[in-house]
Amino acid sequence: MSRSKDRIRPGALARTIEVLRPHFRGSGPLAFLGILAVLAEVAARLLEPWPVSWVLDGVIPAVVGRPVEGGVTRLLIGAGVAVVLIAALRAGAAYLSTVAFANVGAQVTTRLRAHVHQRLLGANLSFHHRMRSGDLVTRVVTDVGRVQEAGVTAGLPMLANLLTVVGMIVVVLVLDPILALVVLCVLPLILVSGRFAGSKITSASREQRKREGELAGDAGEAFAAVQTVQTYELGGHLGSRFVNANVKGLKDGVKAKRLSAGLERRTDLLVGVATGIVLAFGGWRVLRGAITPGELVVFITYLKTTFKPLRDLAKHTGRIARAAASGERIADTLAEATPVEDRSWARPLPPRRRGVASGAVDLQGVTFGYGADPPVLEGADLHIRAGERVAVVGPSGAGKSTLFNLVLRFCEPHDGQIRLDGHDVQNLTLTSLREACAVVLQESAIFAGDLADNVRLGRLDATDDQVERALREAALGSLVDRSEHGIHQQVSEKGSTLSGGQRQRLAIARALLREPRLLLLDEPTTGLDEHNRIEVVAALRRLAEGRTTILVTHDHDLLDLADRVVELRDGIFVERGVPGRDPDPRPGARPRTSLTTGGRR
Ligand SMILES: Nc1ncnc2c1ncn2[C@@H]1O[C@H](COP(=O)(O)OP(=O)(O)OP(=O)(O)O)[C@@H](O)[C@H]1O
Repeated sequence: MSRSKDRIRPGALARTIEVLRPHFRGSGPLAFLGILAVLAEVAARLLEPWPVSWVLDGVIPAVVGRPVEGGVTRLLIGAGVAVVLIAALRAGAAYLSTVAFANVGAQVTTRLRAHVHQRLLGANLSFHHRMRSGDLVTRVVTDVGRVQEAGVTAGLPMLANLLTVVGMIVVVLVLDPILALVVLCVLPLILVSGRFAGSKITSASREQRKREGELAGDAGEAFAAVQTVQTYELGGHLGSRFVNANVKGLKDGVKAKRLSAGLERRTDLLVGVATGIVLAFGGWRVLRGAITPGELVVFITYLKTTFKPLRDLAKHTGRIARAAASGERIADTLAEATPVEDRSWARPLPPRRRGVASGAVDLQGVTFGYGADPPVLEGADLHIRAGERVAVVGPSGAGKSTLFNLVLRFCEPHDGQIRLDGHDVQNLTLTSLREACAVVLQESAIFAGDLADNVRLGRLDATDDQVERALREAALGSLVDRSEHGIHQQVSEKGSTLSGGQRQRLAIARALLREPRLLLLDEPTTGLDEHNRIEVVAALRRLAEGRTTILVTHDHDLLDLADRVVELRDGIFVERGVPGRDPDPRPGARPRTSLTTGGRR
């Protein structure tokens, strides 16, 4: 997603609006009310100078020659009342439009943020492997917030300002077309300057946002690995890298602000030129009787009021341009974070039959590789019967974890078929496929919250009793009993207050609760000390009892749990025999039986 720094991409605002558009649904009546209020405010702005004009044109003749009459007094009182009424209309309408649009902004942003968050959670894994989580967090939180802020604080005033400018142009054209045309000559200059600067501000803001995303990525990585950072004394090194990136981001931020300030001051200058022209040329038109002095005052007030929105337009252009850069990042995220979707003909996995073993896995001629890399699996065959426990061994990088990714459809084979209980996984709904499986990985994901909530991630509708039973079955009874809060005791983020073995057993409890038909274990005992390892192996033994299990491990005690061992090597599976019975089921030993029908040799 790297982009040239100075390239101006005109579509940023259009893409932002396109991203926001679907989320306006449901806020229509409120937005309509807001627009009505804006129109009322614009009408009040247009009416504002007229009482002054009435007073001037009514009073000047009286001052010049004739004594003050009752008519003039009534005019003065009427003008005073009109000023108050117009001010009240303007204040009421402005309040209403601000509140209405603030609500619309909040509703739209909430929907957009939820949509982006959901999309990211469901995005294909290759997207997540490419992106940094810190950067994604800034997109969901800060970029969406910036679009909202600009929409409410700049988009709404800009709409009111544009409508006011149009209304005033119509009125001054009626009052004195010649004078109006002189003033209108300045308008295009202001608009051209605004458009030109707007593109540059978007470009600088885009860079700034990109750097902020990188900063968040760096900081997120460093905080996540704080123990390593401190062990290796990397604080100073990472700190100076962070400062450098921070300074670059700030420079882009200052550039965007400088461009905004330049645009505002250029607009000021052009407004001054236009006012000078009107004062001189308009006075001459009054002397020639083309307009009254009151109309000249209306003209000059309008000019001031017309150009005030234009000056604000310059200020808001900067904000909107910065928001457009954020909107563009959101649009990029939505475009790239494509979900793995169900086929149109996908069906849920049929329920298991009572008392009949399930979870049979069949790989037939499966070929798969990442991107343009050489295939990891090439024409691989593997047949696992329902209820069978199979250990998969092989050298590092052979593709053992990739096998799990294929079964769970995080990636799709280029060739061949994978079946679960006889159903091609490509034809199953993702939800039903993944509901049928449970995984225990080398590093288990633990979330900040309570123990029960963490276990319940295995089955959201599980009762407290079921959760506690699963915890005890996973040998976490002593953990439950050590706190007066039992299963509701707090667990810190990433489970850092638990031992490695407790974290793994918590994941096992989660898997137990799920009652999966297929269990996938990926090096679940790696990195544990002997005591923890023995406890985890015992808990896994209970979990895998009578359940179809694919087990990736180098742990000899865990290998014993398997009914047979296959080795993944050079893209194919090779039978290695039965642990404890066959003489040499270790990886790398000569194959007893080949299960392959093809592949690299
Ligand atoms: N997301 C990815 N993008 C590109 N290549 C990948 C990706 N994931 C894995 N690979 C590559 O695919 C190959 C198989 O990786 P995999 O993680 O499946 O191996 P493994 O057998 O589980 O290794 P280990 O025993 O070390 O965990 C490796 O060469 C790896 O570099």
